[in-house]
Amino acid sequence: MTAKIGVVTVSDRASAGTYEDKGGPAIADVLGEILTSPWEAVRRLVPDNAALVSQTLQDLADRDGCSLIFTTGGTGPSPRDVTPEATEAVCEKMLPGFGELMREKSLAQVPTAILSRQTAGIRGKALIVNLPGKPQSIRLCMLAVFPAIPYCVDLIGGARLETDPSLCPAFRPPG
Ligand SMILES: Nc1ncnc2c1ncn2[C@@H]1O[C@H](COP(=O)(O)OP(=O)(O)OP(=O)(O)O)[C@@H](O)[C@H]1O
Ligand SMILES: Nc1nc2c(c(=O)[nH]1)N[C@H]1C(S)=C(S)[C@@H](COP(=O)(O)O)O[C@H]1N2
Repeated sequence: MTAKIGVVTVSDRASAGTYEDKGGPAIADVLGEILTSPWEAVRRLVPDNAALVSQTLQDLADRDGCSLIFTTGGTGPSPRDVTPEATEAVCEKMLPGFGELMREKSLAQVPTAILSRQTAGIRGKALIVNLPGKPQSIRLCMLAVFPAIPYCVDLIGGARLETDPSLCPAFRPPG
């Protein structure tokens, strides 16, 4: 079964065409590196508007059947940054460990990593994971948390994901 993976860029300026979106393509590139099982990206580009972000996540999970959704952008402290709130609004359960680990790895590179409120949560059979907006943060954050993602998606009844063990070994507890 081909896994559907939502890739959502949340950015006023990228969605207005002020600059080219580099975040969405960066997420797709890392998925291409990590995943060895069949997958297909469902791409969205939206402004920093909480209702629009929530609706986009809801559609990707409920209508498009995505097992996994990554967002990039809108996790900081600025007034327009609302991605974590928009994520929490549509999730049944939050998984704060994802944000904790990504911030820890990012802090080794940049002190402003503590400004990201990135989190993760479950909606139905979809795991939603927030990434910061800086395109250079994406690979580091995805590689940090990906080992736990296939098992999490198994537990919620999503698609089976297989990873390249030399780059990112998926951990599925024995038994
Ligand atoms: N999707 C993106 N594509 C390319 N560059 C980005 C993207 N998102 C952020 N950046 C870069 O990271 C910088 C800092 O990110 P910042 O959080 O201010 O962006 P943002 O949330 O997308 O802002 P805005 O919503 O106003 O466009 C931006 O000035 C831009 O250079
Ligand atoms: N790995 C990594 N994490 C990072 C950064 C970065 O450059 N690299 N930038 C930080 C900064 S400056 C901000 S403001 C927050 C939130 O960014 P966002 O609003 O674009 O999501 O992410 C932080 N996390």
